[in-house]
Amino acid sequence: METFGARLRTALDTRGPLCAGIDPHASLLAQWGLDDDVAGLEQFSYTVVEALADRVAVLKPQSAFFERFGSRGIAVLERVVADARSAGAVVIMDAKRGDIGSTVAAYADAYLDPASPLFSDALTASPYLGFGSLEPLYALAEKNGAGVFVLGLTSNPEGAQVQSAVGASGRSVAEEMVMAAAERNAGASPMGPIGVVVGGTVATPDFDLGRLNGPYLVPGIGAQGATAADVRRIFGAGARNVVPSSSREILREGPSVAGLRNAAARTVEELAGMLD
Ligand SMILES: O=C(O)c1cc(=O)[nH]c(=O)n1[C@@H]1O[C@H](COP(=O)(O)O)[C@@H](O)[C@H]1O
Repeated sequence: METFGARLRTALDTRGPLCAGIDPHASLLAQWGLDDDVAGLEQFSYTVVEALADRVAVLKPQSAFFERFGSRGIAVLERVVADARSAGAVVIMDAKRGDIGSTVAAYADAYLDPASPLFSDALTASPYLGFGSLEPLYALAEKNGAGVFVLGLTSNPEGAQVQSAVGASGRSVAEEMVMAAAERNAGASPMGPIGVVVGGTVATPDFDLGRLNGPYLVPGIGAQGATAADVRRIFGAGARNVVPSSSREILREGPSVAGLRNAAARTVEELAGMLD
């Protein structure tokens, strides 16, 4: 079985360093001339998959925008995940799940068990009930060649209140998360399955990001103001295993398939130039 780390590495090497988010905001549906209903959601999401799934390394559907429409929205999400994966994209389900371990086991079944209709290559998760509370996600991801991205330093300004708090160890909460993930990834090649989210908008961390041996998901490129230069500022020029992510800035270029493709290609070019 190919590991998540191997699959992601190949996707980044062959398609370039970009994750495109699929965030069907009501305002974007309106901008695309679509109604804010399930038919609009379908049209929007399938167009993004058609435009990008065969060329962008990673697609990241934001579950909330599908949950908004109840079970019919989830049905659209299921098809988005399946179609994107069969076109060769690595799919990160952005649902930021987190709970006590016994409940997290059910989230693991929902997203990281190949028998589930929502099975994805990876899932975003919140470790703020404790890194260890997500253990069932790590275990099932490892078993099934999938991955987990835990929140480290999120792109929103409120995140620092929790994530930059310094504990008894003298380390910030975010550093503890990176260390805990690094421990799980130790020895894996080309990288382990436990990734960390570090927004492109954050102040340069004062701890070593280089020890993770896993992927970093870097949202905030474009609409939230982060640039390719920020990715370089935070991770350094030679950084590998960095997955910069942009949603609205690319999605605004729809509904034209060519517009979406051009926006993604432009973004990849900028990012690849900065990471070389
Ligand atoms: O996990 C994420 O992707 C994420 C983490 C984070 O720290 N900040 C963040 O904006 N995101 C997600 O990235 C998407 C926003 O992308 P933009 O539309 O490019 O700003 C949303 O789906 C957010 O939930």
